[in-house]
Amino acid sequence: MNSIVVKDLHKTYAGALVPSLQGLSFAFEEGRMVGLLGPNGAGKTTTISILCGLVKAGSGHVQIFDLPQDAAHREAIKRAIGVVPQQIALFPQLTALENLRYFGNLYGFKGKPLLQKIHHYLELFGLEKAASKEVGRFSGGMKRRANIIAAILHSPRLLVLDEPTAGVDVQSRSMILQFLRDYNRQGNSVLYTSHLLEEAQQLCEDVVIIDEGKMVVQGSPAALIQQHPHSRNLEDVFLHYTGHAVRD
Ligand SMILES: Nc1ncnc2c1ncn2[C@@H]1O[C@H](COP(=O)(O)OP(=O)(O)OP(=O)(O)O)[C@@H](O)[C@H]1O
Repeated sequence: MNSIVVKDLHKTYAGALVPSLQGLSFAFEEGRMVGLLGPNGAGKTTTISILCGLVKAGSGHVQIFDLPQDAAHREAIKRAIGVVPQQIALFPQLTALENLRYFGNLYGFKGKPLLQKIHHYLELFGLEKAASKEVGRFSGGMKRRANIIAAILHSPRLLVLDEPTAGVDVQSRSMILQFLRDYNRQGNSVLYTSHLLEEAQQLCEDVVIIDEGKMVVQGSPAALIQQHPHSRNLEDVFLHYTGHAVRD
C-alpha cells in the first residue's frame, strides 16, 4: 500500500533559539482524509512545508507514495502534490481566469483542455461569473476558493491545505468541505490543518495531533474519543493532550 510518511523530522529555522520540529513522525495510507491538528506554533505549517518541498528539514525524511526522494523524481513528486497555502497565493491585479491560466501553464497544461478544466472548477466553486474579475477585488471566501482551484488544476493525488476554512463565510466553508469530501472520494489523499476541531471531527477519517514539534497522538476521531471516557468530542481529546494553557 502506498503511504505518505513523515519520519523523525527535525527543523530549527535560521536564527531561531528553539526547534520548530523535534523528531516528528506520522504516516497515513493513500486515499485517506487526514487532519493535522495542534495549538499555535505546534509545527503544522512547517511540517506541511517540508512535506511539499517548500522548506528543507534539518534531518529526517518524508516519503510521498512510492516516489523516491531524489533529483530524478523531483518533478513527479511536484506533480503528485497540490498545495493550498494559508496566505492567498494569487496575483491580485490579474483576473481569476488569468491567474488560473498561469498556474495551469506552470504544470504544462494549455489551450482548450486547460480552459475547460478552469471553467469546470470555476463553476464547481461558484466563481464562473467572477472569471473576468480581478482577484484583488474578490471577497475573502472567493479568494480562498480560487486559491484551491490553482492547486488542483494538475489533479494531484495528494492535496495539502493549510487552514483552508479559517475566517471564511459559512457558504464558502460548506462548499470547500464538500469539495474536499468529493475529491477524497475519488481516491485522492487529503491532508489539512485546522483549528476548528468540530469540523475536523466531522471531516477526517484520521487526525494527527502534534505539539511542540512532536506527534502526540494519531487515530480516528471516534476511536480517540472512545479511548478517553471523559471526552465528549475531539476538542476534549485535544485539550487532554495539549493542555489548557493559552499559546501565543
Ligand atoms: N520562517 C521562520 N523563521 C523562524 N521561526 C519560524 C518560522 N516559521 C515558523 N517559525 C516558528 O516555528 C514554530 C512552528 O511554527 P508553525 O508555523 O509551523 O506552527 P503552526 O502549528 O502552523 O502554528 P499556527 O497554528 O499558529 O499557524 C513557531 O514557534 C514559529 O514561531
